[in-house]
Amino acid sequence: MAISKAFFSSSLHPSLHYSPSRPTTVSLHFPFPFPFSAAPSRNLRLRCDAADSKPTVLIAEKLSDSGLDLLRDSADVDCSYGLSPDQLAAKIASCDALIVRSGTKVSREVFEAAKGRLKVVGRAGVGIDNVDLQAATEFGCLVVNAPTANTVAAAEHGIALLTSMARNVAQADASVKAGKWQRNKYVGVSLVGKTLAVMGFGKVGSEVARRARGLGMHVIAHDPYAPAERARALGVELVSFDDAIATADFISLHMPLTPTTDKMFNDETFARMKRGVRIINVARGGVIDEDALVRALDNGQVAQAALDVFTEEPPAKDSKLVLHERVIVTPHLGASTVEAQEGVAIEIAEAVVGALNGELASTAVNAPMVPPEVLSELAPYVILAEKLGRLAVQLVAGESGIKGAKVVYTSSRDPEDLDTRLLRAMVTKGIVEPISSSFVNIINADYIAKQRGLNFAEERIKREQNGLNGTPVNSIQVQIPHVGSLFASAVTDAGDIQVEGKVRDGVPHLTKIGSYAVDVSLEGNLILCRQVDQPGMIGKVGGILASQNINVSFMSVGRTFRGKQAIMAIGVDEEPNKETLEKIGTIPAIEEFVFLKL
Ligand SMILES: NC(=O)c1ccc[n+]([C@@H]2O[C@H](COP(=O)([O-])OP(=O)(O)OC[C@H]3O[C@@H](n4cnc5c(N)ncnc54)[C@H](O)[C@@H]3O)[C@@H](O)[C@H]2O)c1
Ligand SMILES: O=C(O)[C@H](O)COP(=O)(O)O
Repeated sequence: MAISKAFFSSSLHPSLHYSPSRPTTVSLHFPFPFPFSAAPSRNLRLRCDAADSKPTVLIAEKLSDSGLDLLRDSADVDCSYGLSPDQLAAKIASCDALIVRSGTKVSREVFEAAKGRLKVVGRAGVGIDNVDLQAATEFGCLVVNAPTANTVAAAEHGIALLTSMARNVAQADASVKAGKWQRNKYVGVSLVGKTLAVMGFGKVGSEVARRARGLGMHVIAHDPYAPAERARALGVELVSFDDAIATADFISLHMPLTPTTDKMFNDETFARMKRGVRIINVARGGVIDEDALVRALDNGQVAQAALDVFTEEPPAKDSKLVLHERVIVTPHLGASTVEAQEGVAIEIAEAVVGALNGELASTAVNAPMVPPEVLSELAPYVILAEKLGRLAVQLVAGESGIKGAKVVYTSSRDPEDLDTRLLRAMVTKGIVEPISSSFVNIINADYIAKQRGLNFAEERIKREQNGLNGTPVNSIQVQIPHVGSLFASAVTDAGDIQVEGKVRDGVPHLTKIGSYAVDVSLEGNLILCRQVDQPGMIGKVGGILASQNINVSFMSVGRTFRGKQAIMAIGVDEEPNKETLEKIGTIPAIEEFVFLKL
């Protein structure tokens, strides 16, 4: 049998030149202590350019003081409102985070101009249609929003527009201020008993529905993704789009602007509405074809419209829609109450500070969103997942083309009760990072993997295991199929590189390599040796490492049969130099070995 002796030199892998103590990094960690003493995983790491300096947060639109105060505790805050796109591009390369409302376009150019420094974009509000999410993801920039704090304000504004429109409040007010007294001209319509269609039954839509019910309206809603129970609980009937627009006296829009909802209200859909319908929009201007709305108002198909949002903001001064006498408008004021602005400022400041400190934001828009309780129980498995991915990919022989990987989880839980999105993302990151020259984090790992044509598959297997029942995951196995390996023992009979691990006492352990059982905690660096099973091997390898002052943190030996082959896994705190590794390779009983960085 041919004996292969190989070591995995970090010089072959530029991405492995990583120093955990690099002073220019701010480590991102979970909002609870790391379960072991190793440097925090690089997965969620944000980088600051200057050593020991506070991160810089650029506030591009007005944010309440309570949010600013919170940010100032841990960051240098630059409030520069009303920047032109060029000014924003010029500033952004010196910022770690950017906070905006709806008035700032965070375009691809902004991410390009940031030159890798910008790590978080905080949207102080709900709609993220002004942020180029694809570009953010490609550049590994986390986007977080503040999705809840302005819900009530937006709903109240929707109701304000509904009632003002029905009673011509704005027009009548202007008329009285112009010295007129036109009581006959401004006769309104009643709301009680009328049908209101809420289009988009999410947070704001539900609150509008609740309030409209209180006004005695019959409320129906259309939302392809809303649960029927939530609607029922509010006394609202969920109906199809066609039924909603055909039967409503009032239509209130509350869906996000997406490619599907773009100009959803147009000549064709206005024509299918009840004649004399009244429309309220506090969602996004783009969901309405504004020219079509002017036509529908002019021909009487739409009696009135109340608009807080516009395709272009601010709209043109001569906009026919804005100037239409049966249209009332506000300058995107839905979220503008003292209370809501205080709320979003705090919500976004906490999310941005958390992200800069390493917490995985629960309001992340372009990263797996995992509820805090799931995050908390998965924390050690997240680290295990990344380390197994990192380990598996380092075992691939340089010239072998990786096509992807498979992750197999065993758990005593039913597969559908196991949320593995975060674990999958971390395995992906672990695999992609060592083979990519780009900065890789949990945000862009999937994107970079796809760019490289890598496919990732998952399998969840239900398996009871003594002592592990009740834990979310028993084991995680990473397989890289059909590739050559630097360490032949890591390859299964099926031809796949396979590594498996478990979490013991909160610490990730490698428990299997190929078909060999081992048990080593995944910390620091790892030397894997396959040797003829004979006495004295541990001493020989240990002696070489000790002579170079390299501390062995753990050792584990797994063998097939006594006297046959054994796998020795040695954890080392320091990185051995090439000569030390070569010396280990000269021990006659050692058939192959590999050095891996975790
Ligand atoms: N005017 C303002 O100042 C203001 C304030 C807050 C929110 N908003 C906007 O209001 C909208 C709703 O905000 P939210 O917090 O309720 O968001 P949300 O995500 O809670 O609700 C949006 C709902 O729209 C539904 N939806 C998606 N596509 C749809 C479609 N094709 N047809 C019907 N429904 C669809 C979703 O399922 C979801 O339930 C967003 O566009 C947000 O930006 C505006
Ligand atoms: O999507 C939102 O949260 C609202 O449109 C509010 O936008 P604003 O923060 O610009 O007021």
